[in-house]
Amino acid sequence: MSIHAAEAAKDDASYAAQEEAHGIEPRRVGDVVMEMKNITLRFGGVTAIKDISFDVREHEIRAIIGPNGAGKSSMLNVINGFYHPQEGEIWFRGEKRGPMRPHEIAHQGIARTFQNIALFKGMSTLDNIMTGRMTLMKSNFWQHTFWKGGAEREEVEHRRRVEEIIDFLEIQAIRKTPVGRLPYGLQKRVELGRALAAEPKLLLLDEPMAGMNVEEKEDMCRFILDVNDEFGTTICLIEHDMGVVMDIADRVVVLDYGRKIGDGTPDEVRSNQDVIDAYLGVSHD
Ligand SMILES: Nc1ncnc2c1ncn2[C@@H]1O[C@H](COP(=O)(O)OP(=O)(O)OP(=O)(O)O)[C@@H](O)[C@H]1O
Repeated sequence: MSIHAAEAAKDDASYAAQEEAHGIEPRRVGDVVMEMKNITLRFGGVTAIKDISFDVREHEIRAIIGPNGAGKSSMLNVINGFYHPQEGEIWFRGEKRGPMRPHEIAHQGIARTFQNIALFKGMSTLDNIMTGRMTLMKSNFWQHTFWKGGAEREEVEHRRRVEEIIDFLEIQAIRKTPVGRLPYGLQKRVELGRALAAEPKLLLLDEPMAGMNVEEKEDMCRFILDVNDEFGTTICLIEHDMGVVMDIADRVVVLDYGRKIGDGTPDEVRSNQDVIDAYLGVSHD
């Protein structure tokens, strides 16, 4: 058995043990779907990410945490192709990824939400979520003109999937409302809907609870867990709210000053002295 396979088997055993201890059904966490290997990202003289490696396994909820400026957003931006690291390799679904632009990465099945909501404020909830289907649309302007029947059938199917998402996220009442008029928490939910509309294999969530009140956070947690559970979507999220992260993540990677200082289950990370120091602001020599 290779070292990698042995470590994976060990992880499997620890997942199973934790679940058994809590009397819950085993989760379907599977093989490695994404692997970041020795990633280094610099902006001029600033090293935002320094030689970081971690993996994401199928069906898991993987969190990236760390104090301000730790490199979390930079890492998410590397995963979805906004930033290109100077060093390191990214492997997705068994293949090494070359330099790609965000839309190509979206076509590979990676969707994301943003820290500052990025919706079309004047458009309705339904139309915003529909934009998430763009990467899946086969017909273009010419096909709409000359292949009317097929294009219409495709459109009906897209609308059906969007309506399913609207039901799933319990936002039927606001389906026609321009999103700019919605409270913050609901806008975040619509953004999640738009990302889900792309039927991602890997869903990246950039601070999904930021700026939310307690009730909105509880709702968002429930939807993230349901997406993971019911759709089997693999999720990688950045979040400042430690309580939320520890509650919903299967594994957590901790960054500080662009370096990885912890990686493991919430319990392992919670008891890691480097992580405790980083969050208490212990100075670095
Ligand atoms: N586009 C950029 N140009 C120059 N420096 C950048 C850029 N983006 C990030 N940085 C720097 O890289 C480092 C990591 O920033 P990053 O935003 O990734 O951290 P973060 O953990 O997401 O922080 P926060 O929690 O405050 O959002 C910081 O020193 C930041 O100033």
